[in-house]
Amino acid sequence: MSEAMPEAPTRSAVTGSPGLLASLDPLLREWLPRQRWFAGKGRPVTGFSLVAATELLPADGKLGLYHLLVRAHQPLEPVQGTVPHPGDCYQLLIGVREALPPRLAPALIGHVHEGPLAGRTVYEALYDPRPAEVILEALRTSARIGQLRFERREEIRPDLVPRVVTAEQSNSSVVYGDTFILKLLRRVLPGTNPDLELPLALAREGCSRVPPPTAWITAEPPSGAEEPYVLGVLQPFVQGASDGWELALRELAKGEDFSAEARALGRATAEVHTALARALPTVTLGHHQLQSMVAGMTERLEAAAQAVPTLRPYAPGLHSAFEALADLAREGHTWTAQRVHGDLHLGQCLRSPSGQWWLIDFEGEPAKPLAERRMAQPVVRDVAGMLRSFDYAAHSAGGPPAPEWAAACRAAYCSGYAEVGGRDPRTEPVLLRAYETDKAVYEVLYEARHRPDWLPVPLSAVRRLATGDS
Ligand SMILES: Nc1ncnc2c1ncn2[C@@H]1O[C@H](COP(=O)(O)OP(=O)(O)O)[C@@H](O)[C@H]1O
Ligand SMILES: O=P(O)(O)O[C@H]1O[C@H](CO)[C@@H](O[C@H]2O[C@H](CO)[C@@H](O)[C@H](O)[C@H]2O)[C@H](O)[C@H]1O
Repeated sequence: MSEAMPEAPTRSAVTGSPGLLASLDPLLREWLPRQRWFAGKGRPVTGFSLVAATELLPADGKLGLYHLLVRAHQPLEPVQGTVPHPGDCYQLLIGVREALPPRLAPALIGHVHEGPLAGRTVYEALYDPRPAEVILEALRTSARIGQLRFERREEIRPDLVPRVVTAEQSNSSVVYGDTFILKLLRRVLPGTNPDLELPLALAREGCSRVPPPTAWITAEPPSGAEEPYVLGVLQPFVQGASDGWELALRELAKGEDFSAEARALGRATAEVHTALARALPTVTLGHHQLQSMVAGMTERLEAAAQAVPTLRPYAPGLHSAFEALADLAREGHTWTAQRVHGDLHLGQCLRSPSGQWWLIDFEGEPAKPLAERRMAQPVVRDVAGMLRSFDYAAHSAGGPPAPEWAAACRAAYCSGYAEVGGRDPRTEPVLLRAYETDKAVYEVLYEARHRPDWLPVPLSAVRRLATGDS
């Protein structure tokens, strides 16, 4: 992952960091669970431990800046308050000032009462241009600071003005002068992260559908026992882009057909898949692997039906989609699997003003372990995600559902895919139905947890899929 670049001299990590964490502890307990990107919602935070602390600007100056990797301890279930759990590790960029100027009020974390920062105000530093500039400068100069490693593949211009992206995200992003966008991962894990791995592999293949990583940040693990943590990726910013979800809803609201764009998206997806198959190993899924794939789908359905009672009447019909796949496996069918996007939907597609489509966010489903997200899978997995997304749009535009609009998009997407990929996904109806079913089940659970008003959208698909209609 690393390429030869000049390195700035190493600075040291924070001394007295346990004291630092102790003084932040009460503030973080209150602030962290309120963040959109906090993954452990619904379970109280019972404490923190420090994975790494790095001083990026000394706290005794007008503006201090700490980079923290902090493990949040949470019991497994809200009702089982005593079950120990190692806890998720979060990346925090903490600014320290005497007082916050009004423009930074939304970034407030709190006022510190004890310890090395007593009397100071701490805040989410990404909202502040100066700390964001410090990060870009470290990337520009390939700095090593404490456990942090900043690496780059391309030159980065100095003096790019930062602005934080305020959209609801699983992570946090800063745009620099409309030239680059830096995504800082929030829940971080040791090991190769597909959000860096796949765009780098695609860049090596010359694939022009994915912004190539310009630079990235990793952290050396504290003990040497683990692999480095991937913390962030800087990539070119696609100026003036709209995402596929916004565009689809806009066209629907006007009663316009979207199938030309859907076809272009199918072509773009196939281009990315073709490049990934060239860049990284492909495997054949035989009986054993297909059985365990079906077992995973079945388990997820059972868990979702347990959690969302409205799903239960459809469970037998949905099981039949997985059984049909198991039957094919028993008959000796095999499928080629390769690295895929893993969480493809219209919101992960950007269209630039020139009409070019880009695919972003190769992180996969963030709740899953990295090893699972990095497994080779049939390309139909991504296709199913996009087909679900057209259906979502047709049920979310505000007016009555527009099934014909969705059907036209779905058909056009598959045709576009076949034009470039050489194989029409509709020639794999059993696999496609199984993956669409798996995704719809995931969506039922996702909406029940995060956006209950949206639950009817995946439920309408569940009704269709349970009866075997495509
Ligand atoms: N290269 C890019 N150019 C322009 N906008 C981008 C780019 N990458 C991401 N974005 C914008 O940032 C948002 C969040 O990016 P994403 O990678 O999906 O982060 P997350 O994992 O936090 O959802 C996207 O929805 C898109 O609007
Ligand atoms: O954007 P993320 O990668 O965090 O994905 C999660 O949130 C998505 C919603 O923002 C959710 O996607 C579902 O809703 C979309 C419309 O808002 C729709 O286009 C997708 O097809 C549908 O799955 C996604 O499932 C979830 O993982």
